[in-house]
Amino acid sequence: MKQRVAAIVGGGVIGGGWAARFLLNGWDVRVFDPDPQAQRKIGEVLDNARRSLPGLSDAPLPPEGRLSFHDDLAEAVRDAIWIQESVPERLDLKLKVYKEIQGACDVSAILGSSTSGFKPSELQQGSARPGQIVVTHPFNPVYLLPLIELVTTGANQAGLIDRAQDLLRGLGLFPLHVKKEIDAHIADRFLEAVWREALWLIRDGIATTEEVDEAIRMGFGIRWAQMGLFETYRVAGGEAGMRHFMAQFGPALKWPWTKLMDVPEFTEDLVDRIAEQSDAQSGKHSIRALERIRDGNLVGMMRALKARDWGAGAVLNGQDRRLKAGTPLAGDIDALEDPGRPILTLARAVPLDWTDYNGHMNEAKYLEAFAAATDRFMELIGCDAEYIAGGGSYFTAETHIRHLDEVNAGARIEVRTQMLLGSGKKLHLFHEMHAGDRLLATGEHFLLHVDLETRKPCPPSDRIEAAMARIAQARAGLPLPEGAGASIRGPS
Ligand SMILES: NC(=O)C1=CN([C@@H]2O[C@H](COP(=O)(O)OP(=O)(O)OC[C@H]3O[C@@H](n4cnc5c(N)ncnc54)[C@H](O)[C@@H]3O)[C@@H](O)[C@H]2O)C=CC1
Ligand SMILES: C[N+](C)(C)CC(=O)CC(=O)[O-]
Repeated sequence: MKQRVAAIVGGGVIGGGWAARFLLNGWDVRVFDPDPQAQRKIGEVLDNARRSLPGLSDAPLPPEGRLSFHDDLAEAVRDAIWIQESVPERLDLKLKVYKEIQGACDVSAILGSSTSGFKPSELQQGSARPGQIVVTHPFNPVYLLPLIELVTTGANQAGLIDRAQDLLRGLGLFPLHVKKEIDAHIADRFLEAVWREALWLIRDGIATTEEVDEAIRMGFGIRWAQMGLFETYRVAGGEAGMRHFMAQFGPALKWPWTKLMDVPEFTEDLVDRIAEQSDAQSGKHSIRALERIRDGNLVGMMRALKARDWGAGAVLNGQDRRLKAGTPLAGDIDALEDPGRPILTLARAVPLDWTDYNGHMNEAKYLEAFAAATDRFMELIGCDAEYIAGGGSYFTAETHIRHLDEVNAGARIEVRTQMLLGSGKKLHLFHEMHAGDRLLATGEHFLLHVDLETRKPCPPSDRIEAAMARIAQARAGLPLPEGAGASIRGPS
């Protein structure tokens, strides 16, 4: 496939996040931003993205693309198939920039705007090719959060909208197609409502910035991350559901509890109060450090949702399936070139939540990685989800791990597996974990095939037996790998 090129026009907070999202998904990225600090700032955002995004996947991301900075806008956008505009939120500036972009870019390129509030029809006005311009509104940090509000108008053809959605999905994003344009799209209307309310609470001396944040993150913030608003309230209606919930809490909307219609005046006193409270609350951390704290928390929460295949986690699982398709990490034993050679059973980056107080991958996570490699090996020989649902599986009876070298968050690791014995109910595996050419660990595991009903060992299916025999035959005569059969030396 031809190398994909994205142009980032405006490389601040959001443009930097887009640059990281494209680069880490294998695209070449060309940046145009007149700010002399843009290169440094994007470099710092990229460092944070590299330690957090790759580990969100249980499959390896493609090799990173090339990043270049350009003084000339036309040069940056010329070969790009996607141009993402993230200049400051001023309509006159955005319209001027589109004119320059469209004078130089390919007519088939997609021109997405990160605008938080402008409607696409406002961005398309006066353009010779309005159909090329769409709103693709992201959420900070763009390299971790999947939602993109894709807002279109009648000027955008169905083919372009489909292509935009496909390309966004390929970047691991979740395009939400907003078909009827409105100021601030969907999500920013909620954010603004909460923001207004919070400003009043502070202006009226009811809460501090810290108390507002606690009220969100200790309760409904966690709830919203996994079910949104309506599903959450449906559950809150109890057995009587949504109708009961609306009957009970509907009247309160008219009292009203909120001051949503007004905005407090940004007096010097209010701005000072918020800035001082915010300094007292979070000033001990630099912005980059806060970003790292935020990223670690987001990765942990999103990986928890992944394990439950729910919400943003289901989006990540879909991306993993796309990344694994056609690689040795998918398919059965027939897809292997040589079943006698160590078989690739795991390839991924070390997730942030696998690291510990020593700053490297925690010992328990070596077992987690080897367990995933064992699961993949089982799948390869035919012990897949369908087989397990039918009542047969493997239980691990013994494990021996050697920790030989350390590895940090974001680093790519691979596990290759050799079957030392696979016959009847017995399965003896030897895993080697590498980061590049460094051997990090070995894991030796003895498993027994079991009947899930009786919970007792029993022979596997003929298909599994045949797959194991094929691997055993291909390995016949090969020496045992170094370290196999080792045990901990007794006290000297
Ligand atoms: N900050 C946020 O939380 C979010 C912002 N957005 C939207 O993203 C856009 C950018 O916002 P931020 O990244 O926050 O702003 P920012 O101020 O961090 O970055 C804007 C960048 O644009 C550059 N720039 C200015 N004029 C330019 C020009 N003519 N050509 C190229 N680059 C130029 C600036 O040097 C700066 O680096 C806005 O439309 C905003 O509404 C969207 C989602 C979230
Ligand atoms: C504050 N904001 C309107 C710029 C926020 C957004 O547009 C989305 C986000 O990341 O919160």
